[in-house]
Amino acid sequence: MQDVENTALSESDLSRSPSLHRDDYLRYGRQMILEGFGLPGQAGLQRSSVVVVGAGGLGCPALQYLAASGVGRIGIIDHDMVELSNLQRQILHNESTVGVYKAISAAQAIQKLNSKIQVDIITEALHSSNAIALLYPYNVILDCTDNAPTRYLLSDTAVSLGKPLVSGAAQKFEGQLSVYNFGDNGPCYRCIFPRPPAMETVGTCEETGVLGAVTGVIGTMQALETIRIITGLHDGKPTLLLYSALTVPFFRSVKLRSKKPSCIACGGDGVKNGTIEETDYVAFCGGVRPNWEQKGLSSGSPGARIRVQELKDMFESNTQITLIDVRPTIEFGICQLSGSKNVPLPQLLADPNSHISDDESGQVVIVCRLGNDSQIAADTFRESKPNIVVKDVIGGLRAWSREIDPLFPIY
Ligand SMILES: Nc1ncnc2c1ncn2[C@@H]1O[C@H](COP(=O)(O)OP(=O)(O)OP(=O)(O)O)[C@@H](O)[C@H]1O
Ligand SMILES: [Zn+2]
Repeated sequence: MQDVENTALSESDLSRSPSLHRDDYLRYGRQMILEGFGLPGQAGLQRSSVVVVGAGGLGCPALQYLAASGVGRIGIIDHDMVELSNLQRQILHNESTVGVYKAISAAQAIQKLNSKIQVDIITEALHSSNAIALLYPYNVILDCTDNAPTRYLLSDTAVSLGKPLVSGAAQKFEGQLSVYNFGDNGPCYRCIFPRPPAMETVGTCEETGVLGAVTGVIGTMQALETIRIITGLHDGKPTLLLYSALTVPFFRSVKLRSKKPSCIACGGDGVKNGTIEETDYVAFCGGVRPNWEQKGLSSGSPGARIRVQELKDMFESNTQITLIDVRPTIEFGICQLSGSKNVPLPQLLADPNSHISDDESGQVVIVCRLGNDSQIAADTFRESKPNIVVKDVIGGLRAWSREIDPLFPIY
């Protein structure tokens, strides 16, 4: 990665005499003729640098519009690789880049769209010890990630570096958008959300689902806010935009208050680089480990959990089991293991006793999609029926499909 001066865009940057190539007038002419944009706007974009953290559902559309609009330098940070289940919304990736780092796949796509711009590829996860160094070279930071620890880390780093943070989120049919640490006394993410959300109220797209076009709407708006900031078209009024694809009017916006003097990040003396490095953002967020920290970890009490191979062995040896699938009914209808019965988790938690009898002669095995809800269900059963052997399946049906039956149609 190239090391450049830390430059927040200033008035003089925008008014410096522009040096566009002849072709650029043709290429960007449709936006250059806009009132308030003009040649200075285009030259400002060309001189600016932007970093997109997360090249997933939000990052892809954001990157696409930033590259097309002529932002001179774009950094892409993502440690993850493209999977088939990403293609429904992560529109810069394609079938031939499954298995490739998302940062590389996205960079290839945007360089095809605009070969004139500089693209920096960073295939490592952003964490507290590298955030300052990785984000330092850029004028604007885009949060296109999907987990609370990274959101707080990005906000603190943006405050520490004095850069605007364009933050997006999308889940199910809904999305949110806000610009933090910008404008006259604009708040940071911590000013608005001083405490992380309760663990049980958050989930990734993998857990809750998301309509691809919803991430398209929010990611595109993140690009738009970034372009407004760079070109001086942003009024700097702190706002939280709420989008719901199923409710008219689709957009609502809430005026945000200014920076909080008591905020531990942007109030008082503010956050220090050293503080960021020492902070355990995952612990602060109640241990909601992002996917990249979960990989390879095993959880649950020893012996209480079984691997998919053990479940297969049970099937083959005709061991007597009661197999309970705790996914929502709509998901059970998509696919299920033969012989399993569906008891959605909320129903089970509401009344665990009515779903297994006291004289259950065999073992009870709980399964879900990824192996998280099944742990909760198994613990609940153990409490209510301590005499019955209850196990749950590590990695759930996803692991069954990956390790035992590749034809099992997991989503
Ligand atoms: N700390 C981080 N550093 C770099 N990239 C991150 C970090 N946290 C999250 N991301 C990336 O942000 C992106 C979020 O996008 P999105 O939720 O659409 O993708 P996903 O995690 O692949 O989806 P799914 O939840 O369906 O598996 C992911 O590509 C993820 O790797
Ligand atoms: Zn703050």
